[in-house]
Amino acid sequence: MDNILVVDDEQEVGNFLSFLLEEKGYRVSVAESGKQTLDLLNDHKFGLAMLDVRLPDANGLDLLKEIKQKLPLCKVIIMTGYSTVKTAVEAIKLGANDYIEKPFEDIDQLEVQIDALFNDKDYTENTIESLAHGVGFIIGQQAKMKHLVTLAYKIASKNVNVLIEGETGTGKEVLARFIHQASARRDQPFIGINCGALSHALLESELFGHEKGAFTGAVNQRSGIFEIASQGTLLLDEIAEMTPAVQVKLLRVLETREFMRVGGEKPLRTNTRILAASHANLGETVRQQQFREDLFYRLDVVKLQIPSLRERNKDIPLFVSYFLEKNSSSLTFSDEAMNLLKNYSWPGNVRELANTVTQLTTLMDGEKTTITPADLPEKIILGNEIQTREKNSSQPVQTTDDDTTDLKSFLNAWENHMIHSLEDLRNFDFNHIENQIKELEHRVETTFVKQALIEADGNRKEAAHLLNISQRKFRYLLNEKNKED
Ligand SMILES: Nc1ncnc2c1ncn2[C@@H]1O[C@H](COP(=O)(O)OP(=O)(O)OP(=O)(O)O)[C@@H](O)[C@H]1O
Repeated sequence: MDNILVVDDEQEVGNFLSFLLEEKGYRVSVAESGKQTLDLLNDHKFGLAMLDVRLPDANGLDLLKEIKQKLPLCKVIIMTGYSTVKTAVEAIKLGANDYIEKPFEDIDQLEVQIDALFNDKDYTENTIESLAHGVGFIIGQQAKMKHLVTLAYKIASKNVNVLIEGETGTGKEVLARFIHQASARRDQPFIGINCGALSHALLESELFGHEKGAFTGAVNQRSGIFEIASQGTLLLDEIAEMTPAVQVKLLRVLETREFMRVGGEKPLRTNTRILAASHANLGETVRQQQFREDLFYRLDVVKLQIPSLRERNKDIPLFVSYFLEKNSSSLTFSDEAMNLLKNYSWPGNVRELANTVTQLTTLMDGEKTTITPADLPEKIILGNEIQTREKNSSQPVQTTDDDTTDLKSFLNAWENHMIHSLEDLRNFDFNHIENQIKELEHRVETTFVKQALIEADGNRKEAAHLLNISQRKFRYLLNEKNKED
Protein backbone atom coordinates (compact mmCIF):
# COMPACT_ATOMS: atom_id res chain seq x y z
CA MET A 1 0.00 0.00 0.00
CA ASP A 2 1.58 3.28 -1.07
CA ASN A 3 -0.49 5.64 1.07
CA ILE A 4 1.52 7.93 3.30
CA LEU A 5 0.20 9.91 6.24
CA VAL A 6 2.15 13.05 7.14
CA VAL A 7 1.37 14.51 10.55
CA ASP A 8 2.86 17.94 11.22
CA ASP A 9 1.41 21.20 12.46
CA GLU A 10 3.82 23.21 10.29
CA GLN A 11 2.05 23.65 6.98
CA GLU A 12 5.34 24.00 5.06
CA VAL A 13 6.49 20.57 6.19
CA GLY A 14 3.24 19.00 4.98
CA ASN A 15 3.45 20.85 1.67
CA PHE A 16 7.09 19.93 1.14
CA LEU A 17 6.61 16.24 1.89
CA SER A 18 3.44 16.05 -0.25
CA PHE A 19 5.34 17.56 -3.16
CA LEU A 20 8.36 15.30 -2.70
CA LEU A 21 6.47 12.06 -2.17
CA GLU A 22 3.68 12.55 -4.71
CA GLU A 23 6.37 13.08 -7.35
CA LYS A 24 7.64 9.64 -6.46
CA GLY A 25 4.19 8.17 -6.98
CA TYR A 26 2.98 7.91 -3.38
CA ARG A 27 -0.46 9.11 -2.27
CA VAL A 28 -0.10 11.56 0.60
CA SER A 29 -2.60 12.71 3.25
CA VAL A 30 -1.62 15.50 5.62
CA ALA A 31 -2.92 16.04 9.16
CA GLU A 32 -2.02 19.15 11.13
CA SER A 33 -3.33 18.06 14.50
CA GLY A 34 -3.99 15.02 16.62
CA LYS A 35 -7.70 15.23 15.90
CA GLN A 36 -7.21 15.31 12.13
CA THR A 37 -4.86 12.33 12.45
CA LEU A 38 -7.46 10.27 14.31
CA ASP A 39 -10.12 11.21 11.72
CA LEU A 40 -7.87 10.11 8.87
CA LEU A 41 -6.99 6.88 10.67
CA ASN A 42 -10.69 6.07 10.94
CA ASP A 43 -11.28 6.39 7.21
CA HIS A 44 -8.03 5.38 5.53
CA LYS A 45 -5.29 2.80 5.60
CA PHE A 46 -1.62 3.82 5.39
CA GLY A 47 1.60 1.96 4.71
CA LEU A 48 3.71 4.68 6.28
CA ALA A 49 3.14 7.52 8.73
CA MET A 50 5.58 10.39 9.18
CA LEU A 51 4.85 11.78 12.57
CA ASP A 52 5.92 15.00 14.28
CA VAL A 53 6.28 14.40 18.01
CA ARG A 54 5.11 17.87 18.98
CA LEU A 55 1.57 18.76 18.09
CA PRO A 56 -0.60 21.47 19.65
CA ASP A 57 -3.37 19.13 20.73
CA ALA A 58 -1.69 15.73 21.04
CA ASN A 59 1.37 13.92 22.22
CA GLY A 60 3.23 12.26 19.34
CA LEU A 61 3.91 9.14 21.41
CA ASP A 62 0.18 8.69 22.10
CA LEU A 63 -0.53 9.07 18.39
CA LEU A 64 2.15 6.52 17.62
CA LYS A 65 0.44 4.01 19.92
CA GLU A 66 -2.88 4.80 18.25
CA ILE A 67 -1.43 4.22 14.77
CA LYS A 68 0.26 0.97 15.80
CA GLN A 69 -2.96 -0.24 17.37
CA LYS A 70 -5.20 0.63 14.40
CA LEU A 71 -2.70 -0.25 11.67
CA PRO A 72 -0.12 -2.68 13.08
CA LEU A 73 1.62 -3.04 9.71
CA CYS A 74 1.98 0.70 9.15
CA LYS A 75 5.62 1.79 9.38
CA VAL A 76 6.29 4.97 11.33
CA ILE A 77 9.01 7.56 10.90
CA ILE A 78 9.24 10.10 13.68
CA MET A 79 10.11 13.66 12.67
CA THR A 80 12.00 15.52 15.32
CA GLY A 81 13.99 18.64 16.10
CA TYR A 82 17.31 18.26 17.94
CA SER A 83 15.67 19.11 21.26
CA THR A 84 13.21 16.24 20.91
CA VAL A 85 15.65 13.53 19.85
CA LYS A 86 15.16 11.84 23.23
CA THR A 87 11.43 11.59 22.54
CA ALA A 88 12.20 10.12 19.13
CA VAL A 89 14.33 7.48 20.81
CA GLU A 90 11.42 6.74 23.17
CA ALA A 91 9.24 6.40 20.08
CA ILE A 92 11.62 3.83 18.62
CA LYS A 93 11.39 1.87 21.85
CA LEU A 94 7.61 1.98 21.41
CA GLY A 95 7.78 0.56 17.90
CA ALA A 96 8.53 3.45 15.52
CA ASN A 97 10.76 2.25 12.71
CA ASP A 98 13.03 5.21 12.35
CA TYR A 99 13.36 8.91 12.96
CA ILE A 100 14.60 11.88 10.97
CA GLU A 101 15.71 15.25 12.18
CA LYS A 102 14.11 18.48 11.01
CA PRO A 103 15.00 20.59 9.12
CA PHE A 104 15.66 17.90 6.50
CA GLU A 105 19.22 18.38 5.40
CA ASP A 106 19.73 15.43 3.15
CA ILE A 107 16.69 14.95 0.92
CA ASP A 108 18.27 12.03 -0.94
CA GLN A 109 18.79 10.23 2.33
CA LEU A 110 15.17 10.90 3.28
CA GLU A 111 13.98 9.34 0.01
CA VAL A 112 16.21 6.33 0.56
CA GLN A 113 14.81 5.88 4.08
CA ILE A 114 11.22 6.02 2.85
CA ASP A 115 11.78 3.66 -0.07
CA ALA A 116 13.63 1.22 2.18
CA LEU A 117 10.74 1.15 4.63
CA PHE A 118 8.23 0.55 1.85
CA ASN A 119 10.33 -2.23 0.40
CA ASP A 120 10.82 -3.75 3.83
CA LYS A 121 14.54 -3.23 3.64
CA ASP A 122 14.68 -1.15 6.80
CA TYR A 123 16.26 -3.73 9.02
CA THR A 124 15.91 -7.39 9.60
CA GLU A 125 16.98 -9.64 12.39
CA ASN A 126 19.39 -11.21 9.93
CA THR A 127 21.19 -7.94 9.27
CA ILE A 128 21.53 -7.32 12.97
CA GLU A 129 22.69 -10.88 13.62
CA SER A 130 25.32 -10.80 10.90
CA LEU A 131 26.63 -7.40 11.99
CA ALA A 132 26.82 -8.66 15.57
CA HIS A 133 28.55 -11.81 14.44
CA GLY A 134 31.11 -9.70 12.59
CA VAL A 135 32.20 -7.96 15.79
CA GLY A 136 31.97 -11.07 17.99
CA PHE A 137 28.85 -9.91 19.78
CA ILE A 138 26.46 -12.60 21.00
CA ILE A 139 22.98 -11.12 21.39
CA GLY A 140 21.28 -14.16 22.92
CA GLN A 141 17.64 -15.08 23.06
CA GLN A 142 16.33 -12.76 25.73
CA ALA A 143 13.82 -10.15 24.62
CA LYS A 144 15.45 -7.40 26.69
CA MET A 145 18.78 -7.84 24.91
CA LYS A 146 17.11 -8.13 21.50
CA HIS A 147 15.25 -4.85 22.04
CA LEU A 148 18.43 -3.16 23.21
CA VAL A 149 20.38 -4.26 20.15
CA THR A 150 17.56 -3.32 17.78
CA LEU A 151 17.52 0.16 19.31
CA ALA A 152 21.31 0.33 19.06
CA TYR A 153 21.06 -0.65 15.40
CA LYS A 154 18.39 1.94 14.64
CA ILE A 155 20.33 4.80 16.19
CA ALA A 156 23.70 3.64 14.87
CA SER A 157 23.36 5.63 11.68
CA LYS A 158 22.37 8.83 13.50
CA ASN A 159 24.82 11.31 14.85
CA VAL A 160 23.49 11.12 18.39
CA ASN A 161 25.60 10.50 21.45
CA VAL A 162 25.03 7.24 23.22
CA LEU A 163 25.59 6.35 26.85
CA ILE A 164 26.15 2.66 27.50
CA GLU A 165 25.75 1.52 31.07
CA GLY A 166 26.24 -1.93 32.55
CA GLU A 167 28.23 -3.77 35.16
CA THR A 168 31.83 -4.58 34.42
CA GLY A 169 32.29 -7.20 31.71
CA THR A 170 28.72 -7.01 30.38
CA GLY A 171 29.97 -6.12 26.91
CA LYS A 172 29.82 -2.33 26.74
CA GLU A 173 32.80 -2.17 24.45
CA VAL A 174 31.53 -4.92 22.14
CA LEU A 175 28.20 -3.11 21.89
CA ALA A 176 30.06 0.10 21.03
CA ARG A 177 31.91 -1.75 18.27
CA PHE A 178 28.59 -3.06 16.99
CA ILE A 179 27.21 0.50 16.82
CA HIS A 180 30.30 1.66 14.95
CA GLN A 181 30.03 -1.25 12.54
CA ALA A 182 26.33 -0.59 11.94
CA SER A 183 26.98 3.07 11.17
CA ALA A 184 28.22 4.76 8.01
CA ARG A 185 31.50 5.32 9.86
CA ARG A 186 32.39 1.63 9.73
CA ASP A 187 35.38 2.23 7.44
CA GLN A 188 36.75 4.95 9.70
CA PRO A 189 38.69 4.35 12.93
CA PHE A 190 37.01 3.08 16.09
CA ILE A 191 39.06 4.12 19.11
CA GLY A 192 38.29 3.14 22.69
CA ILE A 193 39.94 4.91 25.58
CA ASN A 194 39.63 4.16 29.27
CA CYS A 195 39.27 7.50 31.07
CA GLY A 196 40.09 5.91 34.42
CA ALA A 197 43.34 4.31 33.30
CA LEU A 198 45.16 7.47 32.17
CA SER A 199 46.43 10.41 34.18
CA HIS A 200 44.72 13.73 33.60
CA ALA A 201 47.56 15.07 31.42
CA LEU A 202 47.84 11.93 29.36
CA LEU A 203 44.10 11.68 28.75
CA GLU A 204 43.99 15.32 27.68
CA SER A 205 46.88 14.83 25.30
CA GLU A 206 45.44 11.55 23.92
CA LEU A 207 42.09 13.19 23.18
CA PHE A 208 43.11 16.62 21.97
CA GLY A 209 46.75 16.16 20.96
CA HIS A 210 49.46 18.67 21.83
CA GLU A 211 51.73 21.25 20.26
CA LYS A 212 55.47 20.89 20.30
CA GLY A 213 56.82 22.19 23.63
CA ALA A 214 53.38 22.28 25.29
CA PHE A 215 54.84 20.49 28.31
CA THR A 216 58.09 18.80 29.29
CA GLY A 217 58.50 15.85 27.02
CA ALA A 218 56.33 17.23 24.21
CA VAL A 219 59.20 17.18 21.76
CA ASN A 220 56.96 16.94 18.70
CA GLN A 221 53.51 18.07 17.77
CA ARG A 222 51.03 15.22 18.14
CA SER A 223 47.48 14.77 16.87
CA GLY A 224 44.86 13.56 19.32
CA ILE A 225 41.95 11.16 18.82
CA PHE A 226 39.56 13.97 17.91
CA GLU A 227 41.78 14.64 14.91
CA ILE A 228 42.75 11.08 14.04
CA ALA A 229 39.19 9.76 14.33
CA SER A 230 37.45 12.89 13.15
CA GLN A 231 35.18 10.81 10.91
CA GLY A 232 35.19 7.78 13.16
CA THR A 233 33.87 6.73 16.55
CA LEU A 234 35.35 7.34 19.98
CA LEU A 235 34.36 5.21 22.94
CA LEU A 236 35.02 7.00 26.21
CA ASP A 237 35.05 4.09 28.62
CA GLU A 238 34.65 4.66 32.36
CA ILE A 239 33.55 8.22 31.60
CA ALA A 240 32.63 8.80 35.27
CA GLU A 241 36.37 8.80 36.02
CA MET A 242 37.09 11.76 33.74
CA THR A 243 38.60 14.72 35.60
CA PRO A 244 36.50 17.93 35.83
CA ALA A 245 38.97 19.83 33.60
CA VAL A 246 38.71 17.28 30.77
CA GLN A 247 34.93 17.20 31.25
CA VAL A 248 34.83 20.94 30.47
CA LYS A 249 36.87 20.45 27.30
CA LEU A 250 34.72 17.53 26.20
CA LEU A 251 31.57 19.57 26.75
CA ARG A 252 33.00 22.22 24.44
CA VAL A 253 33.60 19.62 21.74
CA LEU A 254 30.04 18.36 22.07
CA GLU A 255 28.59 21.85 21.92
CA THR A 256 30.71 23.39 19.20
CA ARG A 257 32.56 20.48 17.58
CA GLU A 258 35.71 22.51 18.24
CA PHE A 259 38.78 21.88 20.36
CA MET A 260 42.38 22.99 20.67
CA ARG A 261 45.52 20.92 21.02
CA VAL A 262 47.16 21.20 24.44
CA GLY A 263 49.33 24.31 24.20
CA GLY A 264 47.63 25.28 20.94
CA GLU A 265 45.75 28.43 20.07
CA LYS A 266 44.01 27.49 16.87
CA PRO A 267 40.57 25.90 17.18
CA LEU A 268 40.26 22.68 15.18
CA ARG A 269 37.04 21.03 14.10
CA THR A 270 36.07 17.41 14.63
CA ASN A 271 33.18 15.23 13.59
CA THR A 272 34.00 12.28 15.87
CA ARG A 273 30.97 10.37 17.07
CA ILE A 274 31.09 9.91 20.81
CA LEU A 275 29.92 6.86 22.69
CA ALA A 276 30.38 6.91 26.46
CA ALA A 277 30.39 3.91 28.74
CA SER A 278 30.20 3.56 32.48
CA HIS A 279 29.81 0.74 34.96
CA ALA A 280 28.59 3.29 37.48
CA ASN A 281 25.18 4.89 37.15
CA LEU A 282 26.23 8.22 35.62
CA GLY A 283 23.02 9.98 36.72
CA GLU A 284 23.85 9.01 40.31
CA THR A 285 27.40 10.36 39.87
CA VAL A 286 25.83 13.66 38.77
CA ARG A 287 23.60 13.71 41.85
CA GLN A 288 26.70 13.20 43.97
CA GLN A 289 28.22 16.18 42.15
CA GLN A 290 31.10 14.14 40.79
CA PHE A 291 30.14 14.63 37.17
CA ARG A 292 28.94 17.70 35.27
CA GLU A 293 25.20 17.74 34.76
CA ASP A 294 25.39 19.63 31.45
CA LEU A 295 27.84 17.09 30.06
CA PHE A 296 25.69 14.22 31.32
CA TYR A 297 22.65 15.53 29.39
CA ARG A 298 24.74 15.88 26.25
CA LEU A 299 26.00 12.31 26.52
CA ASP A 300 22.77 10.71 27.66
CA VAL A 301 20.76 11.29 24.47
CA VAL A 302 20.30 7.56 24.04
CA LYS A 303 20.91 5.31 27.02
CA LEU A 304 21.60 1.63 26.46
CA GLN A 305 21.55 -0.32 29.70
CA ILE A 306 23.12 -3.75 29.26
CA PRO A 307 21.69 -6.30 31.67
CA SER A 308 24.03 -8.31 33.88
CA LEU A 309 24.76 -11.90 32.90
CA ARG A 310 22.70 -13.01 35.95
CA GLU A 311 19.66 -11.46 34.30
CA ARG A 312 20.32 -13.39 31.08
CA ASN A 313 21.48 -16.67 32.55
CA LYS A 314 19.35 -18.60 30.05
CA ASP A 315 21.87 -17.49 27.43
CA ILE A 316 24.81 -18.99 29.31
CA PRO A 317 24.86 -22.22 27.23
CA LEU A 318 25.00 -20.07 24.08
CA PHE A 319 27.92 -18.03 25.44
CA VAL A 320 29.68 -21.21 26.55
CA SER A 321 29.43 -22.75 23.04
CA TYR A 322 30.69 -19.50 21.56
CA PHE A 323 33.72 -19.34 23.86
CA LEU A 324 34.46 -23.07 23.40
CA GLU A 325 34.41 -22.55 19.65
CA LYS A 326 36.63 -19.49 20.01
CA ASN A 327 39.12 -21.63 21.91
CA SER A 328 38.82 -24.34 19.22
CA SER A 329 37.74 -26.75 21.93
CA SER A 330 35.49 -29.77 21.44
CA LEU A 331 34.76 -30.07 25.17
CA THR A 332 31.17 -30.21 26.39
CA PHE A 333 29.60 -29.46 29.75
CA SER A 334 27.49 -32.00 31.65
CA ASP A 335 23.94 -30.82 32.44
CA GLU A 336 24.83 -30.56 36.10
CA ALA A 337 27.91 -28.43 35.40
CA MET A 338 25.90 -26.21 33.05
CA ASN A 339 23.24 -25.73 35.76
CA LEU A 340 25.93 -24.64 38.18
CA LEU A 341 27.14 -22.10 35.61
CA LYS A 342 23.58 -20.86 35.16
CA ASN A 343 23.01 -20.47 38.90
CA TYR A 344 26.27 -18.70 39.64
CA SER A 345 25.98 -14.93 40.02
CA TRP A 346 28.83 -13.96 37.60
CA PRO A 347 29.85 -10.67 39.18
CA GLY A 348 32.43 -10.27 36.39
CA ASN A 349 29.68 -11.03 33.86
CA VAL A 350 30.53 -12.22 30.34
CA ARG A 351 34.24 -11.50 30.77
CA GLU A 352 34.36 -13.79 33.81
CA LEU A 353 32.48 -16.51 31.93
CA ALA A 354 34.83 -16.20 28.94
CA ASN A 355 37.86 -16.44 31.25
CA THR A 356 36.39 -19.44 33.07
CA VAL A 357 35.78 -21.31 29.81
CA THR A 358 39.29 -20.49 28.58
CA GLN A 359 40.83 -21.65 31.86
CA LEU A 360 38.85 -24.89 31.75
CA THR A 361 39.87 -25.63 28.18
CA THR A 362 43.55 -25.10 28.99
CA LEU A 363 43.49 -26.96 32.29
CA MET A 364 41.48 -30.04 31.28
CA ASP A 365 43.63 -33.04 30.57
CA GLY A 366 43.51 -34.35 27.02
CA GLU A 367 41.55 -37.52 27.82
CA LYS A 368 38.44 -35.81 29.18
CA THR A 369 35.70 -34.68 26.85
CA THR A 370 33.03 -33.56 29.33
CA ILE A 371 33.33 -30.95 32.04
CA THR A 372 31.59 -32.02 35.24
CA PRO A 373 30.97 -30.08 38.49
CA ALA A 374 34.23 -31.46 39.92
CA ASP A 375 36.17 -29.57 37.20
CA LEU A 376 34.57 -26.20 37.93
CA PRO A 377 36.38 -23.51 39.93
CA GLU A 378 35.57 -23.52 43.63
CA LYS A 379 34.04 -20.03 43.48
CA ILE A 380 31.23 -21.39 41.28
CA ILE A 381 30.43 -24.20 43.70
CA LEU A 382 30.55 -21.82 46.68
CA GLY A 383 28.54 -19.21 44.82
CA ASN A 384 25.85 -21.83 44.13
CA GLU A 385 25.76 -22.77 47.81
CA ILE A 386 25.16 -19.15 48.74
CA GLN A 387 22.45 -18.83 46.11
CA THR A 388 20.66 -21.88 47.45
CA ARG A 389 20.83 -20.53 50.96
CA GLU A 390 19.54 -17.14 49.80
CA LYS A 391 16.58 -18.84 48.16
CA ASN A 392 15.83 -20.91 51.25
CA SER A 393 16.13 -17.94 53.54
CA SER A 394 13.58 -15.96 51.53
CA GLN A 395 10.99 -18.68 52.05
CA PRO A 396 8.89 -18.47 55.22
CA VAL A 397 10.83 -20.08 58.05
CA GLN A 398 8.96 -23.06 59.44
CA THR A 399 11.36 -24.53 61.95
CA THR A 400 14.20 -23.17 63.96
CA ASP A 401 16.14 -26.41 64.24
CA ASP A 402 19.79 -26.26 63.33
CA ASP A 403 19.71 -22.51 62.78
CA THR A 404 23.09 -22.08 64.38
CA THR A 405 24.63 -24.80 62.22
CA ASP A 406 22.97 -23.20 59.23
CA LEU A 407 24.45 -19.82 60.09
CA LYS A 408 27.86 -21.37 60.65
CA SER A 409 27.96 -23.02 57.24
CA PHE A 410 26.57 -19.88 55.65
CA LEU A 411 29.34 -17.84 57.30
CA ASN A 412 31.93 -20.33 56.08
CA ALA A 413 30.68 -20.19 52.50
CA TRP A 414 30.38 -16.40 52.71
CA GLU A 415 33.92 -16.00 54.01
CA ASN A 416 35.33 -18.24 51.28
CA HIS A 417 33.40 -16.36 48.66
CA MET A 418 34.80 -13.03 49.91
CA ILE A 419 38.37 -14.32 49.94
CA HIS A 420 37.94 -15.59 46.38
CA SER A 421 36.49 -12.26 45.31
CA LEU A 422 39.46 -10.46 46.78
CA GLU A 423 41.87 -12.74 44.99
CA ASP A 424 40.02 -12.34 41.72
CA LEU A 425 39.41 -8.59 41.82
CA ARG A 426 39.34 -8.12 38.07
CA ASN A 427 36.17 -10.14 37.90
CA PHE A 428 34.29 -8.47 40.72
CA ASP A 429 32.51 -5.24 41.07
CA PHE A 430 31.87 -3.66 44.37
CA ASN A 431 28.09 -3.51 43.96
CA HIS A 432 28.06 -7.27 44.08
CA ILE A 433 30.20 -7.31 47.23
CA GLU A 434 27.83 -4.81 48.85
CA ASN A 435 24.87 -7.06 48.04
CA GLN A 436 26.68 -9.96 49.62
CA ILE A 437 27.30 -7.86 52.73
CA LYS A 438 23.59 -7.02 52.89
CA GLU A 439 22.80 -10.69 52.59
CA LEU A 440 25.16 -11.42 55.48
CA GLU A 441 23.46 -8.77 57.60
CA HIS A 442 20.08 -10.23 56.74
CA ARG A 443 21.13 -13.77 57.65
CA VAL A 444 22.72 -12.80 60.94
CA GLU A 445 19.74 -10.69 62.00
CA THR A 446 17.30 -13.44 61.04
CA THR A 447 19.11 -16.00 63.11
CA PHE A 448 19.33 -13.74 66.15
CA VAL A 449 15.69 -12.71 65.95
CA LYS A 450 14.52 -16.30 65.63
CA GLN A 451 16.76 -17.49 68.44
CA ALA A 452 15.53 -14.72 70.74
CA LEU A 453 11.90 -15.64 70.00
CA ILE A 454 12.60 -19.26 70.88
CA GLU A 455 14.28 -18.34 74.12
CA ALA A 456 11.44 -15.97 75.01
CA ASP A 457 8.80 -18.62 74.23
CA GLY A 458 7.40 -16.48 71.47
CA ASN A 459 7.01 -13.38 73.66
CA ARG A 460 8.14 -10.47 71.49
CA LYS A 461 8.60 -8.01 74.34
CA GLU A 462 10.83 -10.46 76.12
CA ALA A 463 12.68 -11.31 72.89
CA ALA A 464 13.35 -7.61 72.22
CA HIS A 465 14.60 -7.26 75.78
CA LEU A 466 16.93 -10.23 75.28
CA LEU A 467 18.47 -8.58 72.21
CA ASN A 468 18.67 -5.29 74.04
CA ILE A 469 16.70 -3.47 71.35
CA SER A 470 13.44 -1.55 71.47
CA GLN A 471 10.18 -3.37 70.74
CA ARG A 472 9.78 -1.05 67.80
CA LYS A 473 13.04 -2.16 66.27
CA PHE A 474 12.17 -5.79 66.96
CA ARG A 475 8.83 -5.33 65.19
CA TYR A 476 10.68 -3.75 62.29
CA LEU A 477 13.09 -6.67 62.05
CA LEU A 478 10.19 -9.09 62.16
CA ASN A 479 7.77 -7.36 59.84
CA GLU A 480 9.56 -4.90 57.63
CA LYS A 481 12.41 -7.21 56.92
CA ASN A 482 10.13 -10.20 56.55
CA LYS A 483 11.61 -12.17 59.34
CA GLU A 484 8.30 -13.37 60.78
CA ASP A 485 8.11 -17.07 61.24
N1 LIG B 1 27.59 -10.16 24.15
C1 LIG B 1 28.89 -10.61 24.09
N2 LIG B 1 29.24 -11.48 23.14
C2 LIG B 1 30.51 -11.95 23.08
N3 LIG B 1 31.48 -11.60 23.92
C3 LIG B 1 31.16 -10.75 24.89
C4 LIG B 1 29.85 -10.21 25.03
N4 LIG B 1 29.83 -9.39 26.08
C5 LIG B 1 31.07 -9.39 26.59
N5 LIG B 1 31.88 -10.21 25.88
C6 LIG B 1 33.30 -10.49 26.12
O1 LIG B 1 33.56 -10.20 27.49
C7 LIG B 1 34.73 -9.42 27.62
C8 LIG B 1 34.39 -8.08 28.23
O2 LIG B 1 33.63 -7.33 27.31
P1 LIG B 1 33.72 -5.75 27.25
O3 LIG B 1 35.14 -5.29 27.37
O4 LIG B 1 32.95 -5.29 26.08
O5 LIG B 1 32.95 -5.41 28.60
P2 LIG B 1 32.80 -4.00 29.31
O6 LIG B 1 31.40 -3.94 29.82
O7 LIG B 1 33.23 -2.92 28.39
O8 LIG B 1 33.80 -4.19 30.52
P3 LIG B 1 34.46 -3.03 31.46
O9 LIG B 1 33.34 -2.39 32.23
O10 LIG B 1 35.34 -3.79 32.36
O11 LIG B 1 35.16 -2.08 30.55
C9 LIG B 1 35.34 -9.32 26.24
O12 LIG B 1 36.28 -10.34 26.09
C10 LIG B 1 34.17 -9.53 25.31
O13 LIG B 1 34.58 -10.08 24.11
